[in-house]
Amino acid sequence: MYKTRLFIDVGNTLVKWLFKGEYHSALALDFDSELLPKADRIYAACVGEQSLLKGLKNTRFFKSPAQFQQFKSAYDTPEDLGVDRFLAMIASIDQYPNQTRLIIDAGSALTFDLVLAGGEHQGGLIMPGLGVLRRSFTQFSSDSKQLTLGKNANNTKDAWEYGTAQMFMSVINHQIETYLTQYGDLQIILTGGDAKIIAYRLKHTVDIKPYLVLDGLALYAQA
Ligand SMILES: Nc1ncnc2c1ncn2[C@@H]1O[C@H](COP(=O)(O)OP(=O)(O)OP(=O)(O)O)[C@@H](O)[C@H]1O
Ligand SMILES: CC(C)(CO)[C@@H](O)C(=O)NCCC(=O)O
Ligand SMILES: [K+]
Repeated sequence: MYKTRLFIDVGNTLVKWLFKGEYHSALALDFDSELLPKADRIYAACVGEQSLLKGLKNTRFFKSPAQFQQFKSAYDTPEDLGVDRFLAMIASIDQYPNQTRLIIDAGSALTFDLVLAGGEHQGGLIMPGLGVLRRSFTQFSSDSKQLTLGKNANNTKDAWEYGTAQMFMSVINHQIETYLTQYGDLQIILTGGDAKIIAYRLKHTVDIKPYLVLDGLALYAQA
């Protein structure tokens, strides 16, 4: 008998799910498990608030393993690696075989992970995401999603907005350059809620995969 399967990615800002081939999302703040469809089996990847999924039955939670198929973790303590990062990496191995991949997740946090053609994770970086960065200085706190570059401001609001835009985009472009120098040709894959607004300000072409973590979850649950 065919069993329905529901895949859930709980981040710090958004809860995303995959059901019958369709992707959905809701703000973690507004999320209620009543929003989810009924399924025979539920698979969850949670780096956010686990209590959001309380009350769900038949739910399996995953953590990052040391190894999975080609993937080999770079972490000294593999289960400390965010499961969303692990799942994004195995999805990238599946979707971009035999190439060095750089995965940039621009979500609540900004993460970089490098995976060699053979599946060896080279480690990564965690930085504040755009929202965290813009809220990091209480007096100037801003929820703006504008990314204005190459301009100097003549008022405080714009100075913070342009400054944080410059900081955020500079570091992403800089990391890409650094990895290209170190590893040569790279497949760059961009995911996370801010992927789209970043992509066209990058100096390199990238593939945007908003649901890479859910794709990885579906793969991992199948194995
Ligand atoms: N509908 C939306 N509601 C809120 N934020 C959104 C929305 N769409 C895009 N975003 C942006 O996406 C970012 C969150 O990204 P993402 O969806 O990757 O979060 P997350 O998975 O919860 O984060 P993380 O995995 O880093 O905890 C926010 O900073 C916000 O700018
Ligand atoms: C870095 C985040 C917040 C990105 O979603 C998540 O992957 C996480 O909480 N990771 C645990 C720490 C680590 O990956 O080393
Ligand atoms: K994420």
